[in-house]
Amino acid sequence: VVTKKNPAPYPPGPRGWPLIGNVLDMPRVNPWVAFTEWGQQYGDITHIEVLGRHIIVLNSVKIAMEMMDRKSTLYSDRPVFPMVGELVGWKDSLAFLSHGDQLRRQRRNLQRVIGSRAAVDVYNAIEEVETLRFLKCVLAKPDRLREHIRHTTGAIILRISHGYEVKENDDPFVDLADRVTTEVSQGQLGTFLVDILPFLVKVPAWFPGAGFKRIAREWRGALEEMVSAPHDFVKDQMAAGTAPTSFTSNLLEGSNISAEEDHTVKWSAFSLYAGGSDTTVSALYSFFLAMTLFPDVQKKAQAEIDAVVGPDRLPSFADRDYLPYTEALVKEVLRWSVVIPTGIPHCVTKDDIHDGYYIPKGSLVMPNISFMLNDPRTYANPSQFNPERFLAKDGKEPETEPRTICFGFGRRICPGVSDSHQLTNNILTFACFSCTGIYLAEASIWISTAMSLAVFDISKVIENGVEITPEVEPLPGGISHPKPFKCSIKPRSATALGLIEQDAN
Ligand code: HEM
Repeated sequence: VVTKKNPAPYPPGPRGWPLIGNVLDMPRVNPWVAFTEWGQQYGDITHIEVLGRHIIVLNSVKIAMEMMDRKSTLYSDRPVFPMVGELVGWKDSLAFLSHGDQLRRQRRNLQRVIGSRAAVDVYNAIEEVETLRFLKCVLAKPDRLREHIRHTTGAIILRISHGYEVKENDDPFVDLADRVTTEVSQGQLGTFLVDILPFLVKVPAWFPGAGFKRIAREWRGALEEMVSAPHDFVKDQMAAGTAPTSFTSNLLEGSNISAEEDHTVKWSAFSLYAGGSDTTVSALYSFFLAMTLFPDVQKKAQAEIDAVVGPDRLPSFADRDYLPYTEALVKEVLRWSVVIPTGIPHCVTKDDIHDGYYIPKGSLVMPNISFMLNDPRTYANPSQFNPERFLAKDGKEPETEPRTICFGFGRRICPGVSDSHQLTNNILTFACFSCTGIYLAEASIWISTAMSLAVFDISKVIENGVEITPEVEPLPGGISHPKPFKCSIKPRSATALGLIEQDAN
């Protein structure tokens, strides 16, 4: 038998067993913990093999950029996701698409809507109005913070994607989207055995152990509804001549839209929603957690906002360039509480040799973003919450911009950011982040941060005379959320109360 000899060694990693390889090493929950340990033990590029599939884990930003940004033509495909992609049906949404025409068309659609400052500026007014509504909801029911964050995030994206105005409470689309995005996050690659043993896809649903098929069927129903219902809503409104301008109505305008084009628009709009909602919710909830835990940081940001904005109005996007500490605070939230700890796996389209290691075609590449944002080589005292690290001071340069890391790499970088990241050296691109554009992914985080701090004091709750300190513990899932916590949120003053109670329109 002629065996093809590997042109170079695989990267190091935990030693597998005969026949089954590293099946038992593949972490099923919180994979970043094991990935970080591998990094410490074996180095920045590690390798495991699970039933013939090679998995490469990266624990260094530099290597992730050299591999996934610089060689993006090789490193930008997506693997097959047996559970959520195939069985549930996410394979048509942008984040799961393989190379091809659909991928190009959907990314182009998103780029048109959210990829430039001009495009995003159009949506700033929506974000400001919805965030004021958020302040009112928090004032009325502070103990339901998490729901308000979900509701507001949903309201902003649904207006952009489908021109849909959400209902004040229990909106059906927000609730559905919440369910669908939570489910996909719970189904991250590796959680279900079928991802590790893909032949199980063929097992009949009645077969013992095939419970994942029932779960997949339920999830699929909710997904189909979430993809189609808002799309049909826009089409009905367009037919009646009442559709407000939105991503979907813009793209559907004009006669004779082919069925294929209709499909692309429907799934691009869904991808916008699916990509932007749960992620933003996670970041905003983390912001409130950080403010509960770090009152000194909160006071500093409030002092800055008070000095620049004054007491008579709420901050707006126009103030952003004049609030460097608040900007640094948003960066620190994105670094400290990692939204997508191990990114979304990329798939390699051609054999490669990187840093002397063999990376075979078809390998999955997983950036351990969680470690990269906590790497002591990049960030001083990474466990400390310290926005000042992002401010130049006494001749010290700011530390690495976390947005060069937390939004992923190469051609699959989060389109909520900017495609220019992949075209140039991304350090340079991001140095201009705040001057060249405000992008959707963090515009709503910024405005919520600035407006909330302007009017609220966020602190620990006192129960029966005891101050409750929330635990910092992420819930499991591809998109990581802080474990639900209690905090006290009160208006800072009578003037602040007046600002919250002003008319939202
Ligand atoms: C704090 C907010 C966000 C974070 C941390 C985040 C992070 C990420 C990451 C790490 C990826 C994977 C990139 C890769 O494969 O290398 C990604 C992909 C994606 N994101 Fe975001 N994202 C955020 C907000 C958004 C928003 C607001 C939108 C939509 C407007 C969005 C839409 C998407 C989509 C559609 C993809 C898949 C792209 C593709 O596969 O080509 N995200 N995001």
